[in-house]
Amino acid sequence: MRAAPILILQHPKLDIDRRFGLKSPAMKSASALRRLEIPGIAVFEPGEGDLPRLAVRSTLAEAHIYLHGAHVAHFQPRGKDSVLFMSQRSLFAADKPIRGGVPLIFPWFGPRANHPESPAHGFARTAEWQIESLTEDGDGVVTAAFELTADDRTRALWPFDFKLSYRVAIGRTLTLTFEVENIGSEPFTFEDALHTYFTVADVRQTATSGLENAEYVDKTDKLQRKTQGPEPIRITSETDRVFESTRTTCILDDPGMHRKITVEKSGSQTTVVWNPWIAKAAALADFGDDEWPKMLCIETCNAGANALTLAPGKTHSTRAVISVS
Ligand SMILES: O=P(O)(O)OC[C@H]1O[C@@H](O)[C@H](O)[C@@H](O)[C@@H]1O
Repeated sequence: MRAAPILILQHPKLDIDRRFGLKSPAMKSASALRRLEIPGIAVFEPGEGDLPRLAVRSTLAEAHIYLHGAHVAHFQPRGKDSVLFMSQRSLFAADKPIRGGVPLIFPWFGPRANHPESPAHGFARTAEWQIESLTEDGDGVVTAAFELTADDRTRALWPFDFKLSYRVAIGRTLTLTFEVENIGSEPFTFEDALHTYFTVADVRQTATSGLENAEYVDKTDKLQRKTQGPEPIRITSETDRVFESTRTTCILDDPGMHRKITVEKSGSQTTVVWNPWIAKAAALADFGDDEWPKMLCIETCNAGANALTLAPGKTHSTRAVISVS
């Protein structure tokens, strides 16, 4: 049974002001978080590693979202199986990414060109985001809105002024809307990704359609450009494909779980399909050696040749809508 929110927020590790030394001075206090709650439906609680997370339990679905990275770590429509894969070996620490769920990637994708010292996949996934609002609409869809703005720590890594807004709408479907606004005085170029990890029964039995005949950069084979065949993608070895200039919907057919996961998107020109397979899984410290058959990433991105340049005052929106049938 879930403890009452007031007790949860008295948990010593949820004393957010004291705990997150690195965090933005604007980080909300525990009492400010409590004022945002929708009692019985959307409350804050200590999550794994005692990192604070929002727990949503509505008539439509359950979800967990960590303030760390604004990271969606769980989504399960009522009466259905859990949709997102989470590694049993994931770290939950203030300076480390979470392995699984939906890492939010910004402002570069993968290793940063010419900056080997920079963290892979940017800094948004390890930043402490602020939650701005929690609302429930007449249909029971709960929306959490998060924000992250440039500060000294982000400027030390990437010298631009930005405002990021992330809205997570939890209903029968999961709708992720990521907005980047240039609030500085010069243009900047960025990459982004909604790096969704999906749970599957056995990745070798899945078929992913929507990218037939598309070109991709093969990150497992010296970045060679290749063309996908006319059939859905079958995973038969390490797979790390960057499909540039594609806006299509992908459907992950998982006969083992008797379901199809659909990823519909807008504002995204790149789709990445990733499974580490045996050797890469063994090499990843925060991923179980035997977990690779249980997941597939289908990522909604703007990356590589599709990096975006935003003029001052402009906003870009990347959206993924995830549904299960
Ligand atoms: O281990 P990380 O930094 O979370 O990255 C996981 C994978 O993320 C994918 O998006 C990349 O295409 C892969 O190359 C990468 O290995």
